[in-house]
Amino acid sequence: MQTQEIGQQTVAVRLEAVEKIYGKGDNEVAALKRLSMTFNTGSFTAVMGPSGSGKSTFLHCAAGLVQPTSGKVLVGDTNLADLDEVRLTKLRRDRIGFIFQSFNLLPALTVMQNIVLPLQLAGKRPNKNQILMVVNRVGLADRLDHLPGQLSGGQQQRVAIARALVTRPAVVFADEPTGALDTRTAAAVLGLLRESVTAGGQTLVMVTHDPVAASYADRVVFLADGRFVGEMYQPTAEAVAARMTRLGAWDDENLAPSSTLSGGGR
Ligand SMILES: Nc1ncnc2c1ncn2[C@@H]1O[C@H](COP(=O)(O)OP(=O)(O)OP(=O)(O)O)[C@@H](O)[C@H]1O
Repeated sequence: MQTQEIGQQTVAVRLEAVEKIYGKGDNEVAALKRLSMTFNTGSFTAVMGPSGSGKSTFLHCAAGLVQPTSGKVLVGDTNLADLDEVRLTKLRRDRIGFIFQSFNLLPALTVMQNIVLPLQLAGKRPNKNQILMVVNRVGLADRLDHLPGQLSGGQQQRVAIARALVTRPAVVFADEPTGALDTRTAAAVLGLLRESVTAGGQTLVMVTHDPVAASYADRVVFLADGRFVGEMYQPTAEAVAARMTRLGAWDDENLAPSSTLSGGGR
């Protein structure tokens, strides 16, 4: 796939003035308000913001799962709006990986069958070496014949990560990938995601509420009320938590973030 170049960097995904309006008339909600953002190839970005700020809508628009009301989403040089449904499905299958908070594994399929499913759906013959590399990276070599129900939450999320990486997508989107995991398991999963960027050259965009999870990223972008309101490079959990507090992110719950601020990525 062609990519856009900015100096030495190539751009994996770009949003240009993306607007998403749900509903009509009195029920109209502007979830994204002309949001523009760029994600370079090989970068790891965390997306944060208060509840209702548009994080999930952003992720779904960027991944081609939801169509923006106006504006452009480019994956490499491809404007998603130029694709018909068949081509969009193919692009999503070939170029995009998605990791959900709830894993979304198929319960009747083994670990191996879940991992190779995207290749089969794409009509590609699984390359044994490529699969073994991904399986080893996520540490699941001795679990390949198990069913998801026989695995812990952290192991299930590692299967989901392997499934998202196996097609070597240009970009992997993760929606709260550690939201259902305990602190220690979350750290292992985040380390794995970090490594997929550092060693595997993937581009990763992750929505999270957790400043510790965000500290594994190269950059955190902050949304509020459907708009970009700031970013932070080389984030620490403490600095992210302070910024989120200033955005009023935890006013409703009157709570600090769920995980402790120790033991983060940075
Ligand atoms: N399908 C929908 N129909 C109508 N309104 C929606 C829909 N999805 C989201 N919204 C509204 O759009 C706004 C942004 O929602 P979104 O889920 O993107 O925010 P979020 O930052 O991911 O929130 P959270 O952190 O609570 O998951 C909210 O006001 C929400 O109520």
